[in-house]
Amino acid sequence: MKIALIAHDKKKPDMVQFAVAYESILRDHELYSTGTTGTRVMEATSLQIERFQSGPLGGDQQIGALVAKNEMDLVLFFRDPLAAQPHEPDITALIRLCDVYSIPLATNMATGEILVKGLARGDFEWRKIVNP
Ligand SMILES: O=C(CO)COP(=O)(O)O
Repeated sequence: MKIALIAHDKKKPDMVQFAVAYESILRDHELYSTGTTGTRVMEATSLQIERFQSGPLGGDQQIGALVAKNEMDLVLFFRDPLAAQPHEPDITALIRLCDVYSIPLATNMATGEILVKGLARGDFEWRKIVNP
């Protein structure tokens, strides 16, 4: 499965903790991230991640482009709901595209845990039928 890891600055500690906790599951998948999130996760784990631009510089849009091509199976996007982001339109666009293409999306760590456990259990096998 292709999985995107994205976290706003205040949520990066959550994402690092999450990636450490679920490294054994995540390592079996193709991982993508926005720039700084990917750097933080790679520093804390042995995961290999293809990093795109930082979010404010277009990283969310690059991940959105993969969603639009049906080349992303799961988006873990730990958002900061308490801070205005300069690239809010890009964030909204990515979330919208996940809904357009029915791509599972977690916007916080609690949902992320449920999805990643589902991933390990095989709940995402339908994606292989949709996108062989
Ligand atoms: O801003 C982001 C997502 O909207 C995240 O970008 P970084 O991972 O580069 O901090």
